[in-house]
Amino acid sequence: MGRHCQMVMGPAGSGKSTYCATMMTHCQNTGRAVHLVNLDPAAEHFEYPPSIDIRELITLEDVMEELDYGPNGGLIYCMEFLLNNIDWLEEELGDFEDDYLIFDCPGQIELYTHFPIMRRVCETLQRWNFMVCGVYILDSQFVQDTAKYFSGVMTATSAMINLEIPHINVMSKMDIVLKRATMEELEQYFDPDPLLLVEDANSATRPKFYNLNRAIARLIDDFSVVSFIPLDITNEDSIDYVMSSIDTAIQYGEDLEPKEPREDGGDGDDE
Ligand SMILES: Nc1nc2c(ncn2[C@@H]2O[C@H](COP(=O)(O)OP(=O)(O)OP(=O)(O)O)[C@@H](O)[C@H]2O)c(=O)[nH]1
Ligand SMILES: [Mg+2]
Repeated sequence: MGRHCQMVMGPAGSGKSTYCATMMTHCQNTGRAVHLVNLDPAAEHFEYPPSIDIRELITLEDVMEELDYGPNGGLIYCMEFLLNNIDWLEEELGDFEDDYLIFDCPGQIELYTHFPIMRRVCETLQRWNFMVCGVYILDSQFVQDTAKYFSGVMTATSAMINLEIPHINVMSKMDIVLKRATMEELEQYFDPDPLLLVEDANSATRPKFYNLNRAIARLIDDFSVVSFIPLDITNEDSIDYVMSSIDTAIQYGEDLEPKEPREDGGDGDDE
């Protein structure tokens, strides 16, 4: 059967690791064999111990200490080191041939938008027959400030265009914003109509930025590829909805049915 994974990306603190832990619990509760892969060389704490961990290959701390790099340059060094030693990942992944994998990634968005690093990781996974779904996490607290929200939409778009893989955007931490706003009020941010939202942006900026706000809104509107699925981790239906959207994006489950034992005793795999 095909191999499937989620590549969980997004800005620092947007909720990637919390999302991964939530999905791990969900998979375990629904009987899906799942493993966490940590690709963050600076990670410190995990709710679920990762089955594969880049820190066994390289850690940011060592790079900063031994090569005298700062945290951002050090992270790029670590990720390039991973690419140059990609056999390590291939070998580690070999232990989980048929399992569902969730990759927790670092929060430096330049990895997805400026550098080809994550793109090359994804291409390599695809070469190894993985169906990869990009999951871009944006903090729902961004909706309180339209300018911030626009920048979040543009980074999500940029990641999506750069990676060229099936992709969904998730708006995290809905439990927090739902204390202050209703789902109906927030809906305009899930499937954004930037030309409407520009009014909000104008009211928060000085007149000299109006033209810029409008130009950015038009750009987002022209691409019109970004929508967000809200995720409230306290609501099982919400978690389930995100999971099924990802399953649809990478056709997970469609190849599960033929997995019945064959008469010749084979397991249905070609290899
Ligand atoms: N209430 C609430 N808090 C959340 C949620 N998701 C994340 N948080 C909190 O937000 C903070 C950051 O969450 P993380 O999951 O560590 O975010 P991250 O994107 O992995 O962060 P980095 O790895 O540092 O980039 C933590 O304090 C979490 O407890 C959520 O859905 N609801
Ligand atoms: Mg994290």
